[in-house]
Amino acid sequence: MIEPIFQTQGLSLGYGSRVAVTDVDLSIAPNQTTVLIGANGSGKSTLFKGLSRQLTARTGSIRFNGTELNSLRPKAYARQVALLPQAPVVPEGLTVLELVARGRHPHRRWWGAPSPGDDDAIARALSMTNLSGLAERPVDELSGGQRQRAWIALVLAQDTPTVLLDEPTAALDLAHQVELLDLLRGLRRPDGTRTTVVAVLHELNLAARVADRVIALKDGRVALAGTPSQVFTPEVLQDVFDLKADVIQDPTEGHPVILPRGRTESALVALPEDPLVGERS
Ligand SMILES: Nc1ncnc2c1ncn2[C@@H]1O[C@H](COP(=O)(O)OP(=O)(O)OP(=O)(O)O)[C@@H](O)[C@H]1O
Repeated sequence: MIEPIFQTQGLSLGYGSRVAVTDVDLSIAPNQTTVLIGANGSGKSTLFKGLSRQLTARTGSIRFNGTELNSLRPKAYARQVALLPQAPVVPEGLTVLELVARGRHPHRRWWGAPSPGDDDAIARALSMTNLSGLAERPVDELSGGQRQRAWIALVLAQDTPTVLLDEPTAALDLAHQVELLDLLRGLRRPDGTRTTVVAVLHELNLAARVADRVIALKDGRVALAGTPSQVFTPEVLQDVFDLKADVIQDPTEGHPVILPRGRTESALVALPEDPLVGERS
């Protein structure tokens, strides 16, 4: 049996008195692309914070490669797993090159000296994200999409067997979204095995196109985990997103394609009234 990269059991996570993830049992397989989906506030980023050690488990456990997550040293973990957080903030004035070079910190020696592979890894990451020509530009002077690609370059420069990406396609145009997801799916380790990719995506049709496995969260719990064809059905979309949708099969590639038709009636009842309705009439 293949050892999961991540395995959680009875996992609960939260903030202060708020519990945001409850009783989650899940396994994430190595060398695959796993996509987390779910409505806003369903707990996706919170689960990522647990997997990346920013939040500790309230109950239950998280194992990484069979080892209790908290028993791993931070630097050793950072050589195994790179994280792209949601909406990261760039320190003022930092150039693209300086930002991407931060991805190499886990590989540096304890006194901070560069490691032999740094230059190559940085150049490769800049090239893969089409940023070589912008390396000297301050990140805060880039467009939103270019900035997002700079963060992705940082993750790639870290050169880890596993990457966690919270909404990596945010701010990217459709062509760059497709290009990035294809790039991530095609990442290979030196031994030829696929990089393990775990990503939060809101674009369900892109998720259906790239995911080997989809995990759907609802109200901080796993509603369903399975292949795109198992998860992207009208019934599951209605349950997880309160969305009426038809699902057809992509005629070329065979994956599901979601055709949204509108919110379900129960969701519409729950929506707040539009405060401008009276003023417009
Ligand atoms: N720092 C925080 N302090 C308190 N509550 C938080 C914090 N971050 C998130 N929450 C709450 O935890 C719950 C889950 O939030 P989370 O960010 O994990 O959702 P999400 O599925 O990633 O949402 P989105 O799709 O909008 O990014 C929400 O109810 C949210 O309000």
